[in-house]
Order: sequence, then C-alpha cells, then structure tokens
Amino acid sequence: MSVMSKAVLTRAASGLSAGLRSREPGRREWLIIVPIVAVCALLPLVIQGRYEVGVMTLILIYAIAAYGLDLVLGHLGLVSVAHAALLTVGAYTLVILTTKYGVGYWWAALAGVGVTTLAGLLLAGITMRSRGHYFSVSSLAFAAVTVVVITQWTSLTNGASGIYAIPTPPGFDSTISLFYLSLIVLTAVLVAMFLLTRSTLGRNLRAIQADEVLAASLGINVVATKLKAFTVSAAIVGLAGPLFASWISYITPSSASIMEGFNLLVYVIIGGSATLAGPLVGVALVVGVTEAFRFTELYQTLIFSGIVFLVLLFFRGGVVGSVARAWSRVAVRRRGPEPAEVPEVAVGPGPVALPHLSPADRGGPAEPGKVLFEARSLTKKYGGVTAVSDVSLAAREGEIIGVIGPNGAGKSTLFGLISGVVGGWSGSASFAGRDLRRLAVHERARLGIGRTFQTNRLLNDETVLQNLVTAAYLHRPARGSRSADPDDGFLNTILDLTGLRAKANEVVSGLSIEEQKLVGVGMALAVRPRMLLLDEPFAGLRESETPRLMRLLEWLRDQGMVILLVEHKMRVLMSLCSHVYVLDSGQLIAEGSPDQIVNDPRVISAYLGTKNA
Ligand SMILES: Nc1ncnc2c1ncn2[C@@H]1O[C@H](COP(=O)(O)OP(=O)(O)OP(=O)(O)O)[C@@H](O)[C@H]1O
Repeated sequence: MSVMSKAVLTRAASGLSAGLRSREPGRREWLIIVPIVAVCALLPLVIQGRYEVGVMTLILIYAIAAYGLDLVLGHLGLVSVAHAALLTVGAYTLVILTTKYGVGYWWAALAGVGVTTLAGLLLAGITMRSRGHYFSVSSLAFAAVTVVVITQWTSLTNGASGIYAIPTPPGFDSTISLFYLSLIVLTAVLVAMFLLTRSTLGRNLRAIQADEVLAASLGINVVATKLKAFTVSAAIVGLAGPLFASWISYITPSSASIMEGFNLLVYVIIGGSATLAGPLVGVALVVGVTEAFRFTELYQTLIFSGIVFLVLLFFRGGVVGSVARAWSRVAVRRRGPEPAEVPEVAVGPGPVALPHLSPADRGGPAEPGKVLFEARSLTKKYGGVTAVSDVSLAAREGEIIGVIGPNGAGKSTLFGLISGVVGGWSGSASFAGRDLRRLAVHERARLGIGRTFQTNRLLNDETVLQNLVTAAYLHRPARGSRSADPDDGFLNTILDLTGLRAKANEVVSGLSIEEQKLVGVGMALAVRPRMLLLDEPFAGLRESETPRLMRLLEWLRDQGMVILLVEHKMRVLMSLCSHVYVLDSGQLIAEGSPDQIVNDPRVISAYLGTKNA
C-alpha cells in the first residue's frame, strides 16, 4: 500500500472513530452527519412500499426522541423511563388542540413542543436533586402518573378509548412526505446534539456525570445545569411528539407506558449512548429487526430480547460505541497518539508568559497582607466524632499557609468546610468580605476558591486538555464569541506551569499518579482562584517534579494568591509556608512560623516526633 493511501486510510479511520463519538467531537466531525442523513434520504428509493416507508418514518421519529433521552442518559448518567411519557404529552397536545379546538397544525405542534418542555421542566424540578436509582424511580412515577391522567381525564383525552383521525402536517400528508419531514427534524436534532456536546453545557454535563463534587468545585452550578439539560432533552422529545401523533393516527394512553419508556432506553443503550450515531442505529436495529418479525408476536419478543442480550454481551458501549473504540485502536496503532491541539507558546525562564493566571484578574489587584479569608470557631461533628473543633484561622493575600497534623486530625474536613463540600458545620467563615455560610460550592469557586483533592478527582475518560478546558469553564469567552474555548494562551500557561504540555492530548486515566496530581493542580489553577486549597499536592511526586511545583506555588504567592497547603512532606512545607496551623484530633494545638512550629513541644509530641522532618 502506498504511503499516500495509508495516510488517507488512517485519517479516515481516525475521523470516523472520532465522528462516531459525540464526547467532545472535533470541529469537523459534524461531517459524520452528512453520510447518516444521505443514507436515510436514499433509503425510500431502495426500500419502497407504503408499509416499509412507514416503518422507516417511525424509526426516524423514535430516533428524535432517543436523542432527547440520550442527553440525560449519555451525558448525565440519569436513567429515565419518563421519556415515552413526555413524547406522548407532546402528541396528545397536538391531537387535542387540532381535533377538539380546531387549532392549526403548526401552532398545535409548537404548543406540543412547549407543553412537553414544561412537563420536562416540572419533572426535572422535582427530581434533579435526586441521583441514580432515586431519579429512575421518580421517572417511573412520572410515566405512571401520565398514563393515569390521560386515562382519567376523559373529557379531554377520550380516556382509554384514545383519539382517532389525527391530522397530518399540511403539505406532508403522504407517507413519503412525512418520512422526509421527520428526516429534516432529525437532521436538526443531530446538528444540535453535535453543537451541544462541544458547548460549555456539554462539557459541564460530562463533568457532572464524572464527579458532581469536582464539577461544583470548578464553579459549575450542578442543579441548574442538570435542569437545563433535562429541559433541552424534553424539548427534543417534544419535537417527536406531534410527528408521532400524525404517524400513528390513533393514539391511546398506552404510548406513555413504562414499557414504552423502557423501549426507548433500550434503543439508546443498544445503539451506543453518548455517541452521535448511536440512538439512530439503536432504533433502526431494534425496530427494524422486530418489525421484520411482526407476523409472529412470540418470535418478535424473542428476537427483541436476543438483540438486547447479544449487544450487551458483545458490544459493551453499544454497537456504535464498540465500533468507535475499534476504529480508534486501529487509528492509534497506525498513526500514534494525536499531537496536542494547543499551539506552542514561548515561555521564558521567569514569569513572562504567566499573567493569564494572575489573581489580579479576580476582584481587583491583590493587596499583600490584606486578610482575604477568615474563619472563627469552625466546628464539624460526624455523629460522635468531632472532626474539626473550634478552629479559627486567617489567611492574607500573598501567603502560603500550612495546615499539618497526624492522620485523622481534621485537615481534609477543614478544606471541605472552606470549599463548601462539607456542610452542617458551626462557626463563621468569610472570604473577600462574603459570608461563606450562605454560599454553595460552585458559588465559592466563582468567588475565587480553588482546590485539589487528597485523592485525585479528575475527568478520567478525558484528555488533560479537555480537563483543563472544562475547569476553565468560568473563563470562557463572552457571549456571542464563536468559540466556547478559553483562550489558548491561558491553557498553554497552565500546561507549561504544570509541565503537562507533552501529555496534553493523553487520556487522564492512562497517566501516572503524579501526572494526575499535576492535572488536579492545573484544573484548580484554571478556576483562576484567589485562594488555592491544596490537599497533599506533593504526595507521590518524584523528587525531580517537586522543585517545579514549589516554584509554581512561590510564583502564585508572589502574584498575591493565598495558598492553604496540607502536606506531610515537612521540608517542602516548612520552606514554602510563612505560617503554619497544627491540628490534632480536630483541635488547633499550635500556630506560628515554621521555626516556632518545629520547636513546639506539643507539635513534636503530637506529630513531628513521628516524622522525619
Ligand atoms: N464523611 C465522614 N463521616 C464520618 N467521619 C468522618 C468523615 N470524614 C472524616 N471523618 C472523620 O473525621 C476525622 C477527621 O478526618 P479528616 O479526613 O478530615 O482527617 P485528615 O487530617 O485529613 O486525615 P488524613 O491526613 O489521613 O487525610 C477522622 O476521625 C475521620 O474518621
């Protein structure tokens, strides 16, 4: 094979593999939509016949709903069986408005989308604070209630008898024209899904799905983002509702059943959730094959179950997800890992290229010596254990402050209280003049409190660069800008500061623990904090990496940043910190300069005596 054809092949392979993924697809990967739509558009020319075109139309309509579902399933990890009920709400709205009130079709369809969106908003409002199976059970209840309401509200819905003679969209009354109308809507949905996965909302959803605590500490409003996603998801399903009503021409409450909701879930999982082609492929596969065996109900059910078992056994990640992974492996083997997308910048030996990180960007210029953070009598109890007991501390701009103590002393809990991750405490705490008690985790991050975690909390399935882009969420360009990305200079600065440039396009889960630590520090910096809480950042770092991080922290301090540092490496901590607090069993047993601390008999007895300081 010639070099040229090899290059073309590998490029095609990588493009296809990436195009099948909707997780942070590349800029040009919308191109995958072209063959999908082209194949769909040509199908009625190959597979003719009213019944067959009807089935293909149903596949397109279900696919629209499946993409709506995938927004919450694939991008938030929420298993909803309420989406068939939402689809039915949209369908009934159209049907009732057109057949009972004589409203024009398009207005009624618009109302169908609106009512479905409102129903989704209602469901989301009730359930968004619940997770995992609690959410699933709530969605189940929503589906059940929808069936009951439609069945019992006979004056409006005709109850269990359903409604006949549903109108078709004006100008689209033939089977084939309804097919192409559905395809137009599906194309719009595909484009919207592509744009969404590349948007700030898409990145935030992935962060929330990976780790809600991490997402909040990056400044992402978790509840509001989920609410937004669920509402968009319902709106997409709402687009399918009126089409479904016109296609079926006779609608009953059973369309909203839990079983129908379960079927939608199956389509997405079989096709491959969180992939651009997955929901359509899933619907086509399951509906297409089961329709082919429509003549016998027994075999139809068996075939449906067979497809589910086969895919779950042999195609983990769904059909499209598995194909994408295989293509990816081929592409990487042929061409090696992708080069970093960010352009190189010249970073000199000093802080010449570093002003992007200056805390002066947050709340005005730093004033060294000014108290930025102050806490009094912080107390946190876990049942009978007092993790933090009556602790008071203050931090001034341009200081690195150490917090030390033996295991279980309460250091991480203290960080949790300050960053907002740990609630239910007493005492007072203020940051930049704001009372922290009233602020949620994401609000504290937005105010300028950044943090790392003792055990790495990262977006493990994403690259270093994608982690940083997500973390820089707060600093995305202003509304109206063409890009959702923070400026390259900012990301470059962080990559260079942390020494991660060469790893920029590597997936985080494949990095060493120390590299992951540095990603954590980079993400905390991407929040552009005025105060940085670092929980054992030097733990696991090689000797050669330690001076780099030390220099970085010193530079940040010189820019006026406050750094609270929990660290067991005493030499590092003592050389960096101007003031040290010592905790033991939740209590503050000493504070002072490093010299005072290393000579304090209480500290030696409680902690340093056991340390090779
Ligand atoms: N979620 C929790 N539920 C119950 N007890 C907890 C919880 N988190 C911490 N604790 C308890 O609070 C005390 C302080 O724990 P914390 O993790 O804050 O200590 P630490 O100083 O950070 O320890 P280490 O250096 O080992 O990380 C310990 O007794 C711990 O068992």
